[in-house]
Amino acid sequence: MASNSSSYTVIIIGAGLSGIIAAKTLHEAGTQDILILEANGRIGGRLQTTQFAGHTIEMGANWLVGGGPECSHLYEIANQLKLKTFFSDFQDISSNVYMQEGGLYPQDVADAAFEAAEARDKFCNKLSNMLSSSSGKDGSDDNDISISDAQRLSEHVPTTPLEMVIDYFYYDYEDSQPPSFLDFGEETFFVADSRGFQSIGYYIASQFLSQEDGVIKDSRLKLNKVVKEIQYSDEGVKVKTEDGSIYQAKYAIVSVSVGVLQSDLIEFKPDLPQWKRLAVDNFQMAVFTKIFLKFPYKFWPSGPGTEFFIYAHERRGYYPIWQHLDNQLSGSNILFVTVTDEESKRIEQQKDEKTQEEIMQVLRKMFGNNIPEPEGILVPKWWSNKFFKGSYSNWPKGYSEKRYEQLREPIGPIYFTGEHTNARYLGYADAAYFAGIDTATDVIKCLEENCKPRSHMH
Ligand SMILES: Cc1cc2nc3c(=O)[nH]c(=O)nc-3n(C[C@H](O)[C@H](O)[C@H](O)COP(=O)(O)OP(=O)(O)OC[C@H]3O[C@@H](n4cnc5c(N)ncnc54)[C@H](O)[C@@H]3O)c2cc1C
Repeated sequence: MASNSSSYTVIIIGAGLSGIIAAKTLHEAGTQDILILEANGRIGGRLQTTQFAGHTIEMGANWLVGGGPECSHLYEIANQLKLKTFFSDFQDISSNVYMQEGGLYPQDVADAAFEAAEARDKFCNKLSNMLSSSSGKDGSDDNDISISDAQRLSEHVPTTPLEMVIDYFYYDYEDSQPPSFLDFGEETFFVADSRGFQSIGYYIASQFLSQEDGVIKDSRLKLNKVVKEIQYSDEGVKVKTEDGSIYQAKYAIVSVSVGVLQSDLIEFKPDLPQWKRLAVDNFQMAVFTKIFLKFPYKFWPSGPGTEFFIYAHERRGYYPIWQHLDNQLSGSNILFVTVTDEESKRIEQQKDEKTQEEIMQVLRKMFGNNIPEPEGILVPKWWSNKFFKGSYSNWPKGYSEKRYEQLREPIGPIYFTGEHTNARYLGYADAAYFAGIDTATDVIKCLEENCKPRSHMH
């Protein structure tokens, strides 16, 4: 490919955590001739801090994982930056489970339901471990089993509103974590700091991109550049953006979410091979939505053991998990409720006023008819946003190890990174962090060995 002024060694598409850390890794290894193209007007991607009702809140990633034998790098950075974090204590949650028509479940009833859920969870994990250890190494997926299948085998399928919401709390909300995650610990720390979770991304970026008055100003980072086409051959890549610019490089690192890869936002020329398309299309993008509400005054229980509360409804996942921010943002009178997947999608498609109405009906059931109307509502729309198409990836049932390798596999000069490419911490910001380093390391190795871009056909 002919070289011109817009020719680089590596173009990184996306300036989320994985793209930023990939660029930093390349820079520090001596490959400084790089270009980062980011569709949004800011870096950080799914680390997104915003102002709501005069307070700083997180639309995206909120929790850091810690307390284990190893310290996560992100947690370490947060400590270095002295970001304010708050231990999320779910210990007393069984005291705060509300019935569909109002009133709390008696403590012994809720405790018994939590104990049954714990036993079910143990059974399902045991079954899943047994099946995976007996599965062949050929990538066959015959022995994979979903949580709900395992529950059917355990003959304890959650059916009552109470059982369903606790089940939801275990799986949909907490997200079943792979056991390997335990090296960072099982404790979660909620970031509530005026600089926000996204300051971790800015901190990493500021270590290699130049700044003016604390603002990143480096010609190698271009914001508001929506990549629409990537042409590739053994010679390199030609990247086109929606504003008509064309950039060339030896390699591209694509860090967009698997949800974006599933959409037609970026056209690959030639088309990605069929095996790659299958690997991308069959992976899953989950949706996790925190809906924030600001009230003129507080009407929910406050004090130790009240931070998290649960609403049980016959419709599984209907405004189920609640958190007040009295500890983090004292006096803010902000509550948020978490919904996921199908409910998130439904809510994203309706007007926020309608969502507010539904939420107020739920809150009136829990706290009575005399509660005030909210002064503000914020409904993040991760699924409809064409630059994200969801919140984080999930390994679907039946998706084999072999297919996962194909998801990460480079195509010629195009390398793929992002949280979805790191199985160990899949979905978490930690996954994006390690994925960025790993992918850049692969590219560096290739540059050093002057290797021909790979273009396997599987
Ligand atoms: C609501 C929510 C809650 C979460 N909670 C947690 C949590 O508590 N703890 C945790 O560890 N993780 C959490 N996560 C996950 C975590 O935020 C992600 O795993 C991580 O930030 C992903 O980083 P990434 O670099 O892989 O992708 P991204 O952040 O998506 O970066 C990709 C970048 O590519 C850009 N882009 C997309 N299309 C184009 C294009 N065509 N051209 C140019 N640029 C493009 C995007 O704008 C984006 O900036 C949460 C995520 C969400 C959304």
